[in-house]
Amino acid sequence: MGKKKSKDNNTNKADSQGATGFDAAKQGKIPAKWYPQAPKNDPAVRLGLVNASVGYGLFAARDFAKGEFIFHEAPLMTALFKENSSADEATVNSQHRAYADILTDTHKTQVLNVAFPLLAARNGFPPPAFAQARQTLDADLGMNLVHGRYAGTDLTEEQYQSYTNALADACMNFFKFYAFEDKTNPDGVLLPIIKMANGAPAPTTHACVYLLGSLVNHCCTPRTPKRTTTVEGDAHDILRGATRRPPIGPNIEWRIGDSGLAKFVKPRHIAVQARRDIKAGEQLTWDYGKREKGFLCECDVCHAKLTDSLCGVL
Ligand SMILES: C[S@@+](CC[C@H](N)C(=O)[O-])C[C@H]1O[C@@H](n2cnc3c(N)ncnc32)[C@H](O)[C@@H]1O
Repeated sequence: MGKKKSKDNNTNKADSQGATGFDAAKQGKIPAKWYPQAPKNDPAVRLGLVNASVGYGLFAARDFAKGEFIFHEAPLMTALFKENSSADEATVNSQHRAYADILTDTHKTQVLNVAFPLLAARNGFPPPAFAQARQTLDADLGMNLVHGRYAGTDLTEEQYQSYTNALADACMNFFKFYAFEDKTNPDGVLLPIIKMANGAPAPTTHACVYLLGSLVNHCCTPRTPKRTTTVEGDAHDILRGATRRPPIGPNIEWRIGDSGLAKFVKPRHIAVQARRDIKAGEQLTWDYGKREKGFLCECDVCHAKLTDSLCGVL
C-alpha cells in the first residue's frame, strides 16, 4: 500500500511538471517538436532483450514521427565521473555514495537491481527471481518519467534468465557503462569528458545514471545517411529495381537539462526525441560518439557493412 502511495505521489508530481511544459508549449514558448503529442499514459517505450551479448535495450512502444518528443526523466543518481577514473579516489567515493543513497530506498533498490543486473552483480546482489523482476519492471520502470508516460517490459522468463545468468563476472565500472556526462556545470560552462592523450588528469564533471536513458544501446552513424539495406531487400531490389528499404542508423537523440530545446526539462533531466520516423517495436538507439566503447559493435549499420562486404566476396 505504502509503495503504491509513493508511486502515485511521483505521478502527481510528474503531472504538475508536465502541465507546466504543456502550457508553455501551447503558448508557443517551446518549439513544437518538443510538444508532448501522445495522450497521457500512452506508453512510449518498452524494455526488451536484444540478445545475450548486447543485453537489454529500449524499444518503441508505438510509432513516433521525426522530431517527436519521446520521454524525459530525472536521473536515478549522479556522481563525479572521469574518463578512466577507476583509480581516482574522489570519483570512486562519489560513485559509491550515489549508489549507497539508492540503497536506502528499498523501492528504488528493487527497480535498480532489476533494470541494471550488471550493477546488482557488482555489488553482490543476485538478480531477483523473474516473477518479481517482471512485476517490478511492468509497474515501475517508468517511475522517473514525467508527462505521465510509463514503460514496461516484454521480457520473457527465458530471456531474463539468459541475460542474468551471464552476469557472474559482471562489469566493474558501472558509471563508465551507464552514465551520461552532464556537460553543463552550474555556470553553464562546458566540461567535456575527454580521454587525455598526454596522461594529464581528465576534467571531472557530474555524470547521471537514468533508469531508461541508460538502457539505450549504441548505433553507429552511417557514413552515407541515406544508405539503407536488408539482406532480402538487397536481393529483391536487384530483381525489381531499387525500392525504399527501412532506414538504419541511430533513430533518437538526447539532451540533458534545458539546452534551449525544452524549457520544461529540468537540470540533469534527460530528454529524448525521434531523429527520424520510428515504427512501433523498433529498437531505440543513439550514437555513443567517438569515445572508446569497449564492446564489439553489433548495430545494424555494422551488420549492413558486414553483409555488404560478404556480398562483395561472393
Ligand atoms: C548504456 S549500456 C546499454 C544497456 C545494456 N545493453 C544493458 O543490458 O545493460 C551500454 C552497454 O550495452 C552494450 N551495447 C550497447 N550498444 C551495443 C552495440 N551496438 N553492440 C554491442 N553491445 C552494445 C555494451 O555492453 C555496452 O557497454
